[in-house]
Amino acid sequence: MNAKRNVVVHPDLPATAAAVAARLITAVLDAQAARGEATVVLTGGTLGIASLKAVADSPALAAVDWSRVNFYWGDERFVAAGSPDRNAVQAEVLLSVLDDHGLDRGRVHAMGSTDEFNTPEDAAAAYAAVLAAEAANEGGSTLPVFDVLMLGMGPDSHVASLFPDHAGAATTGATVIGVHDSPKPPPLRVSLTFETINTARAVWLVVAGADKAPAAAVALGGEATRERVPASGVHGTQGTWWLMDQAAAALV
Ligand SMILES: O=C(O)[C@H](O)[C@@H](O)[C@H](O)[C@H](O)COP(=O)(O)O
Repeated sequence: MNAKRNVVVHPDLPATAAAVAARLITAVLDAQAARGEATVVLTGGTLGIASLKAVADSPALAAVDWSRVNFYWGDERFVAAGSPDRNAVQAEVLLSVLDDHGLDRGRVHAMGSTDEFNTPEDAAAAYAAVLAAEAANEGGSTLPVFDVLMLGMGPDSHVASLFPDHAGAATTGATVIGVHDSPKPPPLRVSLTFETINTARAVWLVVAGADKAPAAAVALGGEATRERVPASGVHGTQGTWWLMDQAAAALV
């Protein structure tokens, strides 16, 4: 089940963002050619957002039919809808550009905010329902098929909002969870679970910076548990790609 793991190293963060963008555009084109539409799960984080900016700046942008792309998020900060802390707000660096390229906002599925929900658990339940409804449209049960699911990684090896030795990293039997006491601010979050992430066809870990090097080495070392080292526990059904800069890959 642990399909092929690939490590691709680029010189620095800007080069990695550009390469992720090129890869994402190609993956969307390939998915649309095969199935008519493409489904992408976005991440927050420095490189994740830089990669979206690189897509927005790419001359290949116009090659894609953006009206047939579905967007979801791997995690979200549970704050006000308009907060610049929101991954969905930061993703506007791309989404607002795609509006001029046919983006169907009905296919953009952001996680809920404090404007609409009282607790992260309420937002998680609502997002689980959105996922299930979209899955039903596709003829599935609880989850849509994710062609590409992107994740950043923290220096502590967290992915999405699954933190080492936190309840979320040990959760089973749920597709989306509320997270409290996140070690990375803000403290309240919503996250996909391992079970959900690991249904994706391709999981891409986008990782840059020397502060990530020790965690990347441990996660790729093959000995860690996912509860202790969350980045070690994510994989795509068709493959897992670590898309890194040299600084993050220094100890791999
Ligand atoms: O919302 C978030 O905080 C995230 O989605 C988180 O999982 C992030 O991707 C990593 O912490 C990497 O972030 P950096 O690239 O900024 O270190």
